[in-house]
Amino acid sequence: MSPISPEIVTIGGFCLSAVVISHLRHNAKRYRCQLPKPPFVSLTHDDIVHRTEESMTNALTQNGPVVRICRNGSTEYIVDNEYTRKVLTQESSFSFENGMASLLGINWLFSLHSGTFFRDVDDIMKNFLARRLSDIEPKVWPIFERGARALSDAPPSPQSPIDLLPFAQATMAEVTTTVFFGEKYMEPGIIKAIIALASDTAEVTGLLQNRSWLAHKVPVLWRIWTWTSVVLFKIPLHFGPKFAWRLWSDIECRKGSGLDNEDETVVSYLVNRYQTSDGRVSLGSRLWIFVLVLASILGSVHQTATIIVWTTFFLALHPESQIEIREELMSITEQSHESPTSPLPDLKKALRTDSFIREVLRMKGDTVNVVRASVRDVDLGGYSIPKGSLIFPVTRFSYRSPQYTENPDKFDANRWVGTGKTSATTGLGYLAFGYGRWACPGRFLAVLEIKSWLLALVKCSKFKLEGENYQVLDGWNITAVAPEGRLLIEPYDDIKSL
Ligand code: HEM
Repeated sequence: MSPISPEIVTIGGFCLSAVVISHLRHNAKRYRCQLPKPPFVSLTHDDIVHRTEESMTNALTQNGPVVRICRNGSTEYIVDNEYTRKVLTQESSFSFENGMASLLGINWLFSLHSGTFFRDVDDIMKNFLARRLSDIEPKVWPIFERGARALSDAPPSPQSPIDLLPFAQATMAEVTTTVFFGEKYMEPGIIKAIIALASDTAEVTGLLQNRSWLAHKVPVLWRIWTWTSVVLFKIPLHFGPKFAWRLWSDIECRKGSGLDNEDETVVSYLVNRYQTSDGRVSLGSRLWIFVLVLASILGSVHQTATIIVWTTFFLALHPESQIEIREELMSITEQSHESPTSPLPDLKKALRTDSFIREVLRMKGDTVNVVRASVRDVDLGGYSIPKGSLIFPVTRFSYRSPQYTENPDKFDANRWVGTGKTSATTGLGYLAFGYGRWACPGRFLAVLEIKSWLLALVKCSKFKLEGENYQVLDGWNITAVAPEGRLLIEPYDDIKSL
């Protein structure tokens, strides 16, 4: 008998493995096809938007850990905290990029620039922003001080209530301009454009859709209308010739100049990234830079302004925390800087302020604030989830689980002091900035900004909420839609002594 050569054994082994794998795959697919669909819970628009917490938690506690719902005409899935980690981290089954793109209605962006949108934005945050964080503090503190002072001085008397959101947006637009574009862009026309563009991007990405009658009655029509009005009219109008020309000529003059760390802006960073070896930036790359700039503005202005409103409202309801944070401001300002002209607080030492922010982000009432899409047919808890479905972990279960936080239903402003957990430390009990590979890369900047705002505000005034209350406008989108309420502000006389 002739011996079998090693080549034949190897080839045979490969063939056998291929047959076994294909058989297992086929069986797994057949198995998934045979799996039942998760129980369906019928919810009204009101259940989803105005009774979110109650309806989502009831749906899961009464029907098991995976539930199917219908929202704005589409089937979606919600899961409890048994599956939160799996959905947020198992990238072979659940995709952040597909989930976010589908939620925001920006799937079309994947057909541009080889589908690198999220990776490019991520790169800006991690490589451009992270390097600049320590330089940012002294530049943005005076802007927050000015914004807080403008708010405190706005009402004619402490009895006149005032709407915080426009002040938060205006301050964040100035801060964003400084952080991303540099001093040369600090002009009233450009700041105005940035405020308007942040609202436009929030509108077109559907962050405000739950508040629209058309969006839940005729979602397709709403999408067409929003797209046409925002993309074709509002964005070009708000970008305006001035801002667009400034960006265009900035790209032009940064070409071929390499990176200058002293004068680095998001524009010079992106030009350096996209220019060819002979220093040219193609038309496609220029338009891509515009898209990435718009995306950065949305994260920075809209998102942070919304959380500034949440944290300020909680602080208005907790006067004892206002006193503590003011005392903290005094101690960290004295310790770090002696200059009588413009003393800067040392934000790293603002541990109580940081703990307060983390506690507000944990307790502000998110029910869902992260999403993933299934990249194939998936078996989740014995149920079949078809490829391309949106899956929302009901994060409320995680925030309020005694597994992660002692006495989780109690708002305790100082509970995180000395624990080593800052407002930017993500974890399964704290999903305000998401979790895993795609956790928010802008969170260090966002926390720095929110801290600066709160410290600047308690420095110049004490404040409470009219009627000691605020109204949640969209329970499904707590993180992206600011609550409604008006502040009653009493400026201090002794600001200069701080
Ligand atoms: C307090 C304000 C903010 C909150 C509450 C927030 C929250 C979040 C959440 C929940 C996610 C999804 C994470 C996941 O699914 O695991 C996210 C992603 C993201 N956020 Fe934020 N964010 C804030 C501010 C910012 C800022 C200021 C920027 C940029 C300047 C930013 C840029 C991004 C980007 C680019 C992503 C996509 C994920 C990635 O690229 O890795 N965010 N954010």
